[in-house]
Amino acid sequence: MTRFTFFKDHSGFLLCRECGRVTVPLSHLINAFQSPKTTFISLSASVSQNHHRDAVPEREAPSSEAVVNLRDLGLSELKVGQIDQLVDSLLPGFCKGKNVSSHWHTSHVSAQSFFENKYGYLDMFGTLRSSCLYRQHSRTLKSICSDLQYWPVFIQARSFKTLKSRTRRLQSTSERLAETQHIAPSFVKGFLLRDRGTDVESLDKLMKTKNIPEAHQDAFKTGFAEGFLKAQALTQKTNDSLRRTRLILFVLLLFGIYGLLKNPFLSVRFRTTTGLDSAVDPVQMKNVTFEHVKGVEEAKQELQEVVEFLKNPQKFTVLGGKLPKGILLVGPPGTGKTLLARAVAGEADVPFYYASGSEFDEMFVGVGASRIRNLFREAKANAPCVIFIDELDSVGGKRIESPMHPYSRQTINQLLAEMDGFKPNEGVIIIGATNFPEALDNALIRPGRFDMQVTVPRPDVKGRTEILKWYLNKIKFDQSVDPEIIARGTVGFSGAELENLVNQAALKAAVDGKEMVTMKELEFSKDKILMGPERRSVEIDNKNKTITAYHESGHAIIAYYTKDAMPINKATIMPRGPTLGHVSLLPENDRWNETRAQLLAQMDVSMGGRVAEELIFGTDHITTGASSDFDNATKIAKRMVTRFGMSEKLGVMTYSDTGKLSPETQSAIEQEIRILLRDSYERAKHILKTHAKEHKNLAEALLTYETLDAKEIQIVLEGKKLEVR
Ligand SMILES: Nc1ncnc2c1ncn2[C@@H]1O[C@H](COP(=O)(O)OP(=O)(O)OP(=O)(O)O)[C@@H](O)[C@H]1O
Ligand SMILES: [Zn+2]
Repeated sequence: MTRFTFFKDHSGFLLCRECGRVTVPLSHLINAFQSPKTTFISLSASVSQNHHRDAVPEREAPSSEAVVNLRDLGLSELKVGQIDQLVDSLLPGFCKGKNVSSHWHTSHVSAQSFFENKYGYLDMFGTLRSSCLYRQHSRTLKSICSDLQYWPVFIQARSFKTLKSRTRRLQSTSERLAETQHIAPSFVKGFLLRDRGTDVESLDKLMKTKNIPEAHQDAFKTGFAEGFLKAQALTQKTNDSLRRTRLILFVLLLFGIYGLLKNPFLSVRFRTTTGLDSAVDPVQMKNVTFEHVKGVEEAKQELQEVVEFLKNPQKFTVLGGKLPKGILLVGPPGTGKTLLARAVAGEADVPFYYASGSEFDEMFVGVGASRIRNLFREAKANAPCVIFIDELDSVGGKRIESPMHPYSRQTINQLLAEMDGFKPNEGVIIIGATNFPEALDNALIRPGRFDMQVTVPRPDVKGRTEILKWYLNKIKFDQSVDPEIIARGTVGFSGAELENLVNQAALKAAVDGKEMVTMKELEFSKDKILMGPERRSVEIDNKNKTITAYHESGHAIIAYYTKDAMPINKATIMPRGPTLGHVSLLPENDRWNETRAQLLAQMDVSMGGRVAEELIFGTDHITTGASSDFDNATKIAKRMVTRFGMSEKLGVMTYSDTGKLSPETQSAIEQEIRILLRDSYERAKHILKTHAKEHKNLAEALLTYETLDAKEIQIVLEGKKLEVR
């Protein structure tokens, strides 16, 4: 008798134990026997599962298993009798039992056993084997068991499978089969037997609990097997459709990303959210030229040749001249470095790439470096162009791999590599800006990188006047406005601060309901920027107001009657910021140098406040209001002695670190400073005593009018009456 021994591979195919070859899905086989319409006809014809489904739609779980041609599988040669034999040995009593109408087509009962198999396929054929064959047909059992001893066990791990790989998988399964047979038969045996035991128990238990009569147990088992196989087919189908859905979703995702990248508007958003290649979109700077940058003539001149180069790179290549790759703009904040860089691009009419150094400063490895790479790649593709890196110190600073910036070194290296990576005449100019050139990594400022430095200083009085005029022209202002006076009073203001000053004045005029900006608004906003906002709401009692008025006019009188003091601009007793009042002095020009007499005059003016308090109210009523005046005077005196060589006793020598000096020298310095301050105090006292009348008049005028400008102060001091405002 031909003995057919099969076991089931996880894919539902039968493997022939004798030849190790694939035969046919067990489910097909069972279905073929089970379905009245396809019984035996299917042996010679190819059985289409679809056809099959049409035949018994109400019973069949929809299945997508491949069409199996029995001829292809080498089964067409089987005679009907052989098939009977096969089935008989496989499912004894099945053919006979078929006459008994069976309602076990779908097994819902065997959920427990099914679950065991569904999650492992560990020994699913074992379920059939043990329960169907073992109990009822001991003879067949014997023959099967002798084979069982050598059956390998496939401990099935679930993985992602495709239909295509089936054949290959089956092949390799049979290969593995051959291998395992020789390797570990005893292990396999033990394993198998143990497994079989548990399965027998579970199905037995089930049949007992359900009180299945002996006669129906066959049908029960067949139904169980059938139900399981159908469920398996369903699982397979679900897996397939899941795979298909995943594939479709993946393709859709790819299309989506592609679309986002292609759409310029969305791409910006996308980039900013991923943060990987931000700041690679150039801006055309046609509307910004050198005309827009005021008060930095030298810087503009130096950058002019860069503009020429960008306009016509070939011209420079022909002559063999090499232009710097990188230009470093150095200067305090708000002096117009960004504006200058934009103007370079605007003048040459080339794309402008803006990036801020802090954008590259990332906590995550590689992000900063990749942004640099993207920036340079884009720029090179669009040469000639300008790359501007603001706050260069925050990417190219010296602090290497601090815990806060673990990957800064990597970013600097990427920047250096990119700068080295293109030729000087390629047409890409990198402009970096920094407030702290000392903080830059040395590698960045060596030749071939940022090798040209352009200083962008705070504007001088001429520059400030130009900037003020430029921004005044953008608003409505009165003809009486003299930008130069404001410029003189705004020493140390940057371009950005001057722009802000004009803007604040315009806002103030609007709030006050004026049609034009006048000097008053400009002065107001200057004081606001310098000293903070007015504190009109502060209630200051008359006594304090009077003290303040005498204190401030004390300063004003000294300034007015001291030859080398700066001209007075304004005096006020309006509280502003931390001050109760102030006198502002206006240098005729920016002072590049100061004489000894000028320094002494400044000290005297500072002393004026306290001297006035002492003279008018007496030593017991002097106030704390003079502390900043003394700070100022002491600072000047100390510098005269230790830095400017202006003390006869200590000579022309500088004393930088006074803490390290000998005690004698230290006390000598202190002595000299004290003498300077005392002398200054005495001079101030002398002037105030001499001009006591003017002092009183000015204080009273201040009490009346609160604020007096230079002209009004002069009128009061000349003893004339002020026009009622
Ligand atoms: N010299 C100037 N002429 C005209 N406007 C100026 C000048 N300097 C500054 N501004 C104005 O101030 C604004 C800010 O200046 P900008 O951003 O160029 O300064 P920056 O030196 O780059 O400052 P930071 O170092 O803080 O980046 C400019 O947009 C411009 O409106
Ligand atoms: Zn004072």
